[in-house]
Amino acid sequence: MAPPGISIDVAPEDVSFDMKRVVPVSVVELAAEAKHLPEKFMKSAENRPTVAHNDYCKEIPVISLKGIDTQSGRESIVAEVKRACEEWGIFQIVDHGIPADLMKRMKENTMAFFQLPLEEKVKYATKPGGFPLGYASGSHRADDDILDWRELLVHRCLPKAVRETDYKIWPAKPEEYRKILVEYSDTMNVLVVLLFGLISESLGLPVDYIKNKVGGEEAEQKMVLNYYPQCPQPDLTLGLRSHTDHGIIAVLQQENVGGLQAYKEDRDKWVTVEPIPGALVVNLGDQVQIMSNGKYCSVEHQAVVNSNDTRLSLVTFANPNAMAEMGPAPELLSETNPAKYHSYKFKEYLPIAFSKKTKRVHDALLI
Ligand SMILES: O=C(O)CCC(=O)C(=O)O
Ligand SMILES: [Fe+2]
Repeated sequence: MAPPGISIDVAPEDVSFDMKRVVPVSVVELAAEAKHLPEKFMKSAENRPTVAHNDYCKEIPVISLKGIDTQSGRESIVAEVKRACEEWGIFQIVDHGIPADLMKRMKENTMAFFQLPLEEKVKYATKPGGFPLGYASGSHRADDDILDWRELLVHRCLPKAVRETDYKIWPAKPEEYRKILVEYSDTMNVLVVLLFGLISESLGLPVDYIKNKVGGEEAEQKMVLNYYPQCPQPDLTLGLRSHTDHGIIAVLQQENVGGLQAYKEDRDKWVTVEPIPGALVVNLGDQVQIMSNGKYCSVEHQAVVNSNDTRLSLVTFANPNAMAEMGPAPELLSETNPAKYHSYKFKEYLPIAFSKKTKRVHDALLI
């Protein structure tokens, strides 16, 4: 998606902007000094974290992709994916083929970026007024009243032509950062396409259905790297407020410090997504909900923070190309299952979704 209002062809050293608007505060610096949570981060009572129900966390499915190359192995994995999508909209995967060393190097480089002095980080600060691209702290929105306890980086990694344009505005420090991000992006994309296939098949659609629908090689991949410093009063704020992801899926590396919570609607409970070493978390986004005509639901989730540990989450967002035609898959519709949602171009989704003040953004597309 070409974010409106963002000029992407500026070298970092040429960037001039009102830093106070896009980086109202450095959460990392606050974490080092503040004994109390600054007021700007205090969530209203109904938006504060509630106790997550850890008795349920063992129920979030953990799916091994081992044996996917055999027909019977694939069939049983597809069945597990189907159940996970129907019941949770979120699951973890192991034996996924992403090298542990690559995950570790990506994590170390991200960590090293956020620990750089603020003067260095703001060279890559996102500009106000458009979709975030680059570094932000507390919020990426200039008009946000209440901030989240996180710093973040957002990069457009695919399609390749967009990556090539953006490459020069990616952080030049740490030295390996750009190189690793390219490797991580390409490697994650192989997994994303595999997951597209499993989800397509779990809906009874051809294996290439989602891949083709989102534009094949022209599909969008965004990387969002979240850094949540330890927080003096974690009960009063969130690292990232409750939301659903807007694309197809998000594949998230959270490593050893937990904080991700998923909302289980039928039980009205927040459930911790337990960190499992080496595992990746898969979230269903709004486009899957709409494509499946509501058979699957995008998962509402949030990130809580804690007073002891800094936490990282590295999220690969797999989205359709801006021009992709989205909507309920006609193959799934029938007289008894008529379309519940309108069809649209993906670039129109967020403007429509946010223009109507529905409780869940995808409800804005309901017929
Ligand atoms: O940090 C996390 O675990 C959640 C991140 C997330 O949901 C997002 O970046 O959209
Ligand atoms: Fe998310």
